[in-house]
Amino acid sequence: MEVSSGLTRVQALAQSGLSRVPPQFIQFPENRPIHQDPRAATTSSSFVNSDADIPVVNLFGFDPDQTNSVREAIRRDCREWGAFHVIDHGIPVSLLDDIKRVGLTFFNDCPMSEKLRYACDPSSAASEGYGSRMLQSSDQQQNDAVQILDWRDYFDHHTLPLSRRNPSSWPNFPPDYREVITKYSDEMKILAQKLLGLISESLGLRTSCIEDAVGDFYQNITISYYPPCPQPELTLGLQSHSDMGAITLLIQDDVGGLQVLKDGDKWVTVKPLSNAILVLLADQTEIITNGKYRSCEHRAITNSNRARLSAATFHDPAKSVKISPASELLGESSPPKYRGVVYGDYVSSWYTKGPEGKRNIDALVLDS
Ligand SMILES: O=C(O)CCC(=O)C(=O)O
Ligand SMILES: [Fe+2]
Repeated sequence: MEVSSGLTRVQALAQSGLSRVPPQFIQFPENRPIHQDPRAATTSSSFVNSDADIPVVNLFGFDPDQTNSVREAIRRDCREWGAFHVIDHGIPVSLLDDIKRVGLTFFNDCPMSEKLRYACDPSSAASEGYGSRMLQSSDQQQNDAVQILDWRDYFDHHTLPLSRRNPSSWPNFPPDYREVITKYSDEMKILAQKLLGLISESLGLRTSCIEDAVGDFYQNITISYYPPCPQPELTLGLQSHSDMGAITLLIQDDVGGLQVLKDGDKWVTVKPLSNAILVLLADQTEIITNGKYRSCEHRAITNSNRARLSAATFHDPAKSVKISPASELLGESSPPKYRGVVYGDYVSSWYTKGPEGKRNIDALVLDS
């Protein structure tokens, strides 16, 4: 497959009118989504689909009079789900609409030749720009014979710290694209700080405990575009994983397709809730909280009718930061459950081995 060709993008592949997906996109049977009614489904996998609903936490605009009950709700949802919607979060609805609008305009209205001017560097992990997880060369095809590809294109923006933020490397179509991403980045940082504060307090920790452990945020915003797929029962938009960093804030359009894994065996679809923001706990928060809160495993499924768009904002430590369980949570009766890890090493292992659910964080668990 040629890197420079538009067909290295899933959107172009989908638009070429194919009725079956190329074999690289076909998931192993145990990883395929179950599209039937779960009560009627027979499946070779040990997972079932559940029609439970992800919890919703009203933040009451961070009104101090509501903090106790908000903290209590966050504590319960972090323990039971590692994920929850927040509403009355203080982010203007117009900004949530704007980021979806500029993302969709880029994917739908920019010619492929223009999009490819922003192509990310396929040889370096998490490079900024427009990409897809696609085969890059025949050599790699041989080495990665069993690599299965996501039915997704994306645009990854490096937004924080400011030294990494270079708006001229982002699209300028529509004309307010760069301004919207910049504003959204700043607002998401503030919300992530407030949420990590409440999450720390919900464990009886100092407000700044998790944020101090993470240090200055490395923030990336990834806009994902999932084209309609002719064989949704065989594919995934994004394979099952937990996010690597500390906390992810995600919004999606009204199509739906994000699923979170509950209790290790039930896939729960995150029904789109307008104007809500989904909070996903990521792996470093699991380590810092010594497993009191677990990161949320999630994936995206595809559908044959409508393209889907999401925007995920990741808040991660710098690569040089060492992450370990918070000392406040350790004692004679509560030993560390995770080995400390330099974040950059964690990221390298994630990209070398692949996420495969939560294998990377599981590798740090200490024997009890
Ligand atoms: O598209 C989605 O809803 C999920 C995106 C996601 O999980 C990711 O980019 O890490
Ligand atoms: Fe994710």
